[in-house]
Amino acid sequence: MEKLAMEDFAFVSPLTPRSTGDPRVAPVDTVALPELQTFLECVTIAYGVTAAWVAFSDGTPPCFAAPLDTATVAVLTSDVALLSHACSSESQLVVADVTYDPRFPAAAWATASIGIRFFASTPILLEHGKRVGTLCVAAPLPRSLDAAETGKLGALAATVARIIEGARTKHRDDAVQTELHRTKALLDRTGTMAGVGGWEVDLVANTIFWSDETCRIHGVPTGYLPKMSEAIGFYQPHVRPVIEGAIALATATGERWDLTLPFVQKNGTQIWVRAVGTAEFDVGKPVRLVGAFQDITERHLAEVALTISESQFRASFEAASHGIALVSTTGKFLKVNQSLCNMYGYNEAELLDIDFQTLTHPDDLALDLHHVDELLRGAIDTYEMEKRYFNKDGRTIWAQLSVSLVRSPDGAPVHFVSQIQDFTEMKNLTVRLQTLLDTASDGIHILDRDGNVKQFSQSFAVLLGYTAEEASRLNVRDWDAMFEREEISPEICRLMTQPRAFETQFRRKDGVILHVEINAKGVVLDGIEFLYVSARDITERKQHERSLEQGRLFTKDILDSVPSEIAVLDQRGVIVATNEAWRQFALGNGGCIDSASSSNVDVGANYLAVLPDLPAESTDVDIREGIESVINGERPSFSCEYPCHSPEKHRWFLMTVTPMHTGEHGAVVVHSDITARKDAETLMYNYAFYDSLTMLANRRLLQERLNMMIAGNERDGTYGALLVIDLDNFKPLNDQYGHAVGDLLLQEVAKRLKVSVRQVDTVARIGGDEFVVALGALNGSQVEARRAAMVIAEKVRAGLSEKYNFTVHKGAGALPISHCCTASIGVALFSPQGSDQTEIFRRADAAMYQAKHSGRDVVRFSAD
Ligand SMILES: Nc1nc2c(ncn2[C@@H]2O[C@H](COP(=O)(O)OP(=O)(O)OP(=O)(O)O)[C@@H](O)[C@H]2O)c(=O)[nH]1
Repeated sequence: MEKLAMEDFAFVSPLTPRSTGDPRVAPVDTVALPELQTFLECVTIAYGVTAAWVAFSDGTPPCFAAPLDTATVAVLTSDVALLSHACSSESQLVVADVTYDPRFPAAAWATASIGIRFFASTPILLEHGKRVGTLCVAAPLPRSLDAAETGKLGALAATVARIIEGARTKHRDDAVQTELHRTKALLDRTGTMAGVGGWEVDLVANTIFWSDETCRIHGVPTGYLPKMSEAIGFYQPHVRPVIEGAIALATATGERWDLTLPFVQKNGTQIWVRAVGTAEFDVGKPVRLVGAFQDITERHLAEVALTISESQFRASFEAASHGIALVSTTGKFLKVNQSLCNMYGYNEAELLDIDFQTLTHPDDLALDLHHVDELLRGAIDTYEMEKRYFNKDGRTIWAQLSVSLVRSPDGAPVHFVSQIQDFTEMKNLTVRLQTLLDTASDGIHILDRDGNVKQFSQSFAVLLGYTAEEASRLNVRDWDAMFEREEISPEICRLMTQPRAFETQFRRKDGVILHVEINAKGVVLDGIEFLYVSARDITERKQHERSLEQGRLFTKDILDSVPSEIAVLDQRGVIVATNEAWRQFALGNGGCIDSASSSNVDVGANYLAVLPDLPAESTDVDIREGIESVINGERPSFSCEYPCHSPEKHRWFLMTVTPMHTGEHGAVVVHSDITARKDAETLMYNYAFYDSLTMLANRRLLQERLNMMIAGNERDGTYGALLVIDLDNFKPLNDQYGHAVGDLLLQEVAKRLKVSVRQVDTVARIGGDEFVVALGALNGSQVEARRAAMVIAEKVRAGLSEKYNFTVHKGAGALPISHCCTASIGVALFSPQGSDQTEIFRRADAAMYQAKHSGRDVVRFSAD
């Protein structure tokens, strides 16, 4: 028979051990079981016994639950053998008189003060056959039990069993409830702290229980009791089939569900929840659903983000066009992508077997390790450097290395993440570009949008006076001496889209300002805009230009101060420059150059085209031909004098043309006003060849003309004649009115002579009142010539004999004078056979004297 363990009797708690003086027994009261106590009291009355009690457990030590006083208990427990027998017996035990029962020879009860002689016991069995204890009765007198009484004793034991069972059940229920409450409170606290709620669905009662946290997650007050349909309604319509399917599966098969689902709280907020649940079965029938509920919105979103980020990292790691490696803190490759394998020429397994130091160019290793050390010490968070590696073939690879360090949460270095960009090709190109740049004499430099120098020629650094290392760190603001700092960025942007050449100023490192000619244009490299700038130092040229300009201004000042008109012609004869005098001359030519207005002798006009035809009197030289011959270098210079008379002024000019020796062919035309000189020359000429009083030819001119006439006669075979004319009775006029009046008469004589002869004839005054008329080419016949000469001589004589009338102004008055003055005229022919002037004069003089002697006022022909 299976016995209950001591802990099964916890329902009688509190167990109150009663001191018996015998350590072998531990009787307890049944105070905690009033129903049992009452029932046992009823048994003592009904059976007429002194005591009725229940011995619980297996009796080691025996445990009593009975309304017994301490003395009785002490007696009962003093005979352990009987009780042990009773408690171990599986059937009823009836001892009519213990005093005489051979099984209990040493029974102490009977002799005890209270005296127990009768004893009976029967096992107390629970429903399922487990023995819970033994029902015992005892009386002080011997007695027997009949069959009916014995059977009743079993029924009493069954009743006691039910009482005990009830007490046990109640006690267990109470304990379960207490534990449930305690557990629930603990769960609620834990759930709230952990953010996990619990729930339970009683499928039989169709009720739902939600923990506090579950209520909170749903957004309803704690203690809220939802209906089934309401609970499902918290899920969005498209999600409901999922949870409903999970429940259906769980209730059908017992399969647990664990789902992450979108969820809508009471206030409409959308969250993500983790719903875990399972079904409980009773005799194969689902009776309950229990589970947990958790708001995992943050974690879910983080997981989603992490998933995306991890997938992105994996994708970018593998698909990256540049090399990526995870490198241990000692330099060993831990993970490498395909691009890195391609770059180094090793396969993944080979790379994972070596470290980066092995592949690093020895010249770059120290710097790299220095950075690594800084990273590990935490002095820097990341570093970048340009470095060289060797690939498997031993070829040098130029790469841009970028390294960061991954640390564990406690800060310990875990591994490096290295990104390696192969720019060997670009480096080679750069080297070639640099070589090209360095051969450029101009300062070539390439700027980024911020004006930082990205590439430059050696000449650029030299131009600015910086070392190459210094130049590589320059910004355009460091050397520009033209723009305001804030103007530079907009200017760079403009130049990137609108290439331009312009002059600006640079400041050298030593502060010296350079004049620079810039040629700038935008270039796009790898999708990034740069500004390509070519800078040419034009400081010297500028200084030269300034000198030239000063020289030009100086020359201009000089030329403008020169009174001569100066113009510069180009190869075609176009006027390219003039001085101030020329411009004034052009403005005020006043009809001198009739066909040339001021505009067409100004700069831009072709001087050869607008050059006027000069008067025939001035020169027989072809001026255009003269100028062209100088321009063409056919003659060293050309000059001519020409009159340029305006209505107001009689003017003469000297044109001098000299070649231009600079640049292309050309000429400098200088006009000088030579009127004064010309006038002086005329005066001198007149003095030399003319009679100043009458402006008739003097003797010298007469002789020249006469020579020409004689030559002409010889050439033509004609005769000429010379008339010598001496006034008669002139002296009295002088004597009476003075020489001035005499002069008037002489001038009047000159006029009368001039009108008496042809233009080709010459009238001369060769003495005080002595005149000569030379008549050329009279006739080929001597006779005819003689007659013609005589006619003319007569005409002259008659003209001169006319009365001379003058008005002489003297003081305020005017004196009319009338004077009669005739002329004696001697005529001599000169033949085409050759004549001697002296001879001609001699003969004409002789004839004139004959006229004088003949009484004057007559004409006498030379007899020779
Ligand atoms: N007014 C003036 N008188 C002059 C000039 N030259 C000479 N005579 C004068 O001319 C005069 C010439 O003298 P004559 O020929 O003897 O005078 P005449 O009265 O004509 O005498 P006959 O010839 O004999 O008739 C002199 O009295 C000179 O002084 C001159 O330029 N002007």
